[in-house]
Amino acid sequence: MGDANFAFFVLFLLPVFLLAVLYFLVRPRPVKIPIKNRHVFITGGSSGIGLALAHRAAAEGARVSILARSPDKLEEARNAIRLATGMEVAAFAADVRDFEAVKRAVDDAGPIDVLLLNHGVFVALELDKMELSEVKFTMDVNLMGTLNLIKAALPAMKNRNDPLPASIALVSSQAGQVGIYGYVAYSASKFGLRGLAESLQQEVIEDNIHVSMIFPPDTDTPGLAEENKRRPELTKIITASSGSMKADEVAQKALDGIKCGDFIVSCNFEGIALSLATAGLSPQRSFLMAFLEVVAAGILRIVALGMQWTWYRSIEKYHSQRKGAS
Ligand SMILES: NC(=O)C1=CN([C@@H]2O[C@H](COP(=O)(O)OP(=O)(O)OC[C@H]3O[C@@H](n4cnc5c(N)ncnc54)[C@H](OP(=O)(O)O)[C@@H]3O)[C@@H](O)[C@H]2O)C=CC1
Ligand SMILES: CCCCCCCCCCCCCCCC(=O)[C@@H](N)CO
Repeated sequence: MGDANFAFFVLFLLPVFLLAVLYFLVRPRPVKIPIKNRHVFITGGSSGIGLALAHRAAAEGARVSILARSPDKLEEARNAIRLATGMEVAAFAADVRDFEAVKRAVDDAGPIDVLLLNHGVFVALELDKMELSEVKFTMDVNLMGTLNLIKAALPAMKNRNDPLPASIALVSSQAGQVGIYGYVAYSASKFGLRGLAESLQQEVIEDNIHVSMIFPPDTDTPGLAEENKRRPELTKIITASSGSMKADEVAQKALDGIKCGDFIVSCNFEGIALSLATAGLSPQRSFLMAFLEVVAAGILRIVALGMQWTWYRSIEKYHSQRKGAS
């Protein structure tokens, strides 16, 4: 083969062939999930990312319900959304850890088209310094709370007589794609959501229900402001590898991804790299994203190893400075 032929083969024929194969291969098939005039139920909808999601969904003409513990914060959120969009939002006060309370709220709210599970708790702290009760709390809210909601809402979602596709979307975190210093408990809860989501998608595809996972970086919210009060130095250094975003930007990415039924929804550039690098055996509907995953895999593994190198160097430096100081 001449040089020109070889270049034509590698740069043109091979990619086109791969794209064509992937076009037919990707499962589940692409889908469009409208939210206008549909019931969007958002947990943790009274603060931060959840509140921004509620604002956006209402502004796009969805019928929005929000659920959280504090009735005061819920009322404040309702008023703010009414003021900004003119839309009435239904609010439900319940703790996601309490299945009976969750079931009552979901039944009162009526059949759900888009179940947006965004509630979450986080403290960044070494496992050493964390009480076991705090670890359990994190798992109970982030993981069991999510399962409670799905168990409560799924029967009616499956029985809906609306032929349009429905969605179950989980807000994870970039710390649900890669483990980060200070997030032993939190990452465990967020990685757990991934197994949940991959399995659930296989079980509900026949009901035209589509699962999405959102992976935000640090996002400016009341929750993060609270976390920052006692965030370990190394957590700050390592999380700074990804940018930080406004809650409204994350909400926009999330809703766009949900409407396309994307299984993995990344929010920033680093997030896209992270998602490509951790694609694993996840479903992928987009043949273009599948193409990127295949082509970038090797290179991204090197980038990931480089990332780990810088993180471990920071950890070493941090400890040697502390030893020097004492
Ligand atoms: N901010 C960030 O940097 C990032 C956040 N995330 C994830 O995004 C999601 C939202 O985070 P963020 O907006 O920062 O959080 P906030 O702390 O600002 O808001 C959390 C929301 O969840 C509700 N909530 C908390 N615990 C419970 C519970 N047990 N039962 C019912 N509702 C509950 C809160 O209301 P109330 O307290 O009244 O119950 C509130 O509405 C979380 O899942 C978080 O892990 C992911 C990546 C980055
Ligand atoms: C192969 C390419 C790699 C690309 C770069 C990867 C960068 C990873 C940084 C992870 C940041 C985690 C933020 C967690 C935010 C969060 O959930 C807390 N604020 C608690 O809410």
